[in-house]
Amino acid sequence: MKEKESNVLVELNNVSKIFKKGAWALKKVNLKIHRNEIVTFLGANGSGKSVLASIIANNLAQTAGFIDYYFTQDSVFNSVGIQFRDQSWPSGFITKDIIELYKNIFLMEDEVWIQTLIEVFEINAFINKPLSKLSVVNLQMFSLFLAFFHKPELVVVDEISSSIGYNFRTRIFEFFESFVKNYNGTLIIVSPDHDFIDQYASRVIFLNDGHIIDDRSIFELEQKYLSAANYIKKISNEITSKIIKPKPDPFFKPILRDYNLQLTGLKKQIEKAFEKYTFVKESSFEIFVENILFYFDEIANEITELSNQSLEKENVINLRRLIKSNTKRSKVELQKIKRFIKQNSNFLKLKKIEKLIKDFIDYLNIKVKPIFRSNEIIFGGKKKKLLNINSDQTELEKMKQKYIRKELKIIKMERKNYKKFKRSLK
Ligand SMILES: Nc1ncnc2c1ncn2[C@@H]1O[C@H](COP(=O)(O)OP(=O)(O)OP(=O)(O)O)[C@@H](O)[C@H]1O
Repeated sequence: MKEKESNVLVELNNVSKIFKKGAWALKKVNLKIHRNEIVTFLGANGSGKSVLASIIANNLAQTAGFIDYYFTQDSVFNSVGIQFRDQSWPSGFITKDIIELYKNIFLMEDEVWIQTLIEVFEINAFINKPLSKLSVVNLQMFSLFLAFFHKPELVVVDEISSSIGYNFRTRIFEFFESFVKNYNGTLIIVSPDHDFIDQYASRVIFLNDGHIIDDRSIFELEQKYLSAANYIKKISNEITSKIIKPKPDPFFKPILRDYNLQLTGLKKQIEKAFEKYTFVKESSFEIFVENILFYFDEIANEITELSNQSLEKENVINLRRLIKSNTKRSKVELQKIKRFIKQNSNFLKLKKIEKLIKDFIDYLNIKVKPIFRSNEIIFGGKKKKLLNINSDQTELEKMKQKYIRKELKIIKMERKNYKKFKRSLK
């Protein structure tokens, strides 16, 4: 573990990106990139891959959260190379002029390295041509060439054209591999093709709607999914099935209902206090509270998501992990709140919020966590052993049916009450 930690090259903590038009492109991403990894970012269009890659490459500022770089030299500019997707050069620049310019900017004197890059990316084919006249593929090759030019420690590749020939591609991919193995490099590649993942990648990170929804080594990928193509298909199917099945499973409805009731209650009280004590606005206190609410919301989302999947052991284990880690994170934020109140006496008026949050954490620990304890679900006072994937689920189905019936009763009662209420208004 220690060994791995000391190998961290970039670390992201709670990194979010919100664009001006309100697009929340990245949602509190926590991620560690280790030295010598070949990391691939996967996900549908608009899932946040390029934004995450640009933020890691220090080419785009995050809206919130922190990034720590552990490069061997101080300058991030010198340590990162980025291949831009959009390539446009003003007219009048010849390829070789820009190479000369880069030599001066980075004081690059390693001619052998430059020659290697020229050969890998076939730069000689257009070295005397104006950049504004280059084809899309040639521009992309030049952009890759420039990304590696100054022998950075980390290279971020946003796109590799699928229209280049097999041999050329293989040469580039082998160069990537040698960059990692022989030059102590680290690579992040956005949406590479399946073959690349199978043959060269060491890790896959799958994004959906600004969240990292899966992060695994290529070894784990092969063990579970056999190939990248299969993995992408399965994960994408899981995402779509959740989208087209938005109704929560009745088994989880009471759990969800209770959780949301508690959370809404907490939020209302916080909102009221914040309205009363306007000095809270934009204080660290507000941020700590917002972070905690985010962790609580995340649990609500996960319970909702779980209720849209089958009740499988693996899904429940994930939820359990999330509850555990978010309770821990909330406690850390709560400690910060305590310290903050101690140091800022006017916030003593908000001591009540500290208590409310503490109570909610207790609720998580005492009521919510035990429902998903170990390999059994305890709900309504009954224990039920969780089933492994594909095993016989009839027992569980029966139990679910029982809850559906209960739920229907509640709905009927609610309807009755509503009708009564309407009549009383007449
Ligand atoms: N400059 C910008 N201004 C506003 N919204 C943006 C901007 N750049 C990205 N976004 C939004 O952020 C979200 C994530 O975009 P991003 O480009 O990271 O997606 P992606 O996963 O790389 O998709 P693709 O595979 O299509 O490139 C999208 O909703 C996108 O519309």
